[in-house]
Amino acid sequence: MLTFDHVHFYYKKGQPVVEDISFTITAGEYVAIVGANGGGKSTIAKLMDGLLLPKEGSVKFNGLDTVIPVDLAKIHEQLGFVFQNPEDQFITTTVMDEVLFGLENISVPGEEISIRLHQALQAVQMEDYLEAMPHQLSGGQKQRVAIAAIVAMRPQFIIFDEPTSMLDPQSRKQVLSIMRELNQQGMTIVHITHHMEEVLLADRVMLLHQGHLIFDGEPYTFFATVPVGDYQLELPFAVRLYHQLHLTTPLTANWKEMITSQWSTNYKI
Ligand SMILES: Nc1ncnc2c1ncn2[C@@H]1O[C@H](COP(=O)(O)OP(=O)(O)OP(=O)(O)O)[C@@H](O)[C@H]1O
Repeated sequence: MLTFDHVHFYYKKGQPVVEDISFTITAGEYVAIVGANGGGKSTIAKLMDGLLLPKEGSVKFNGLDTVIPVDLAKIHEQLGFVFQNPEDQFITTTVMDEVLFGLENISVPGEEISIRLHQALQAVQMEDYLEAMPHQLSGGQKQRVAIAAIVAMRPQFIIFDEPTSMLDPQSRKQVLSIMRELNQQGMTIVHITHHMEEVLLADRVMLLHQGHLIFDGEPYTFFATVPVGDYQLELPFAVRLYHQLHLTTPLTANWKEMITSQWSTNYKI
């Protein structure tokens, strides 16, 4: 469980970036975080991971506080972070070493290392690239290796900061389906995204705007009640189509199922 309790943050005093934000994410949830540029999404992700520390309030993961160094080390055993640009994450010269690096860092025993290495690369369909140089892979392959390096460490919780923004549609589909699969296996997912279609994969959506949490709830309620244009966002294609067809069914859970299944079919997720 991850808890933000009245969190405030600024980079420069007098210029708040996160203002009095509180929420709890429970185990197994898939949470999308959306908002216009500069809304504070990446800052929130870094506060979750302890890369940034709150100026006021607290961020706790399973009761461990990010401001306490021993707690933070324990948090990092359970919480992983996948960056927008996988190159920011790479530190070795082969795909195999990239995955092994994290495993050795957390002292996984020798016999288990090899099992985890192969399982993680198999999960992202990159097991044929053990000796490849990460920097020479395609954008989608790089992102999948970055995910494998995190998944191998078996965290309970992974934050993905715009993981598909640099990918072509095919690679995007692959990465989204890996994320969904990880969630179905029980991993908690936080997914920061600019693609409003991707919100339909989530159980819950948070809208951040100018450092405030404007909405926190189910995607179908979000699309039915929030004037997303006011926040420089667009409705997903399936929802716009629904409105254009002048469908009269009330926006209920059935509506959620309808657009989710339509989207899933379109994108074969
Ligand atoms: N290292 C930094 N130093 C100073 N200001 C920063 C720093 N990082 C971000 N900011 C500012 O904090 C605010 C929130 O930025 P943040 O990157 O969290 O937003 P975001 O919602 O992730 O934006 P984007 O969608 O563009 O990635 C912005 O005004 C940004 O300019």
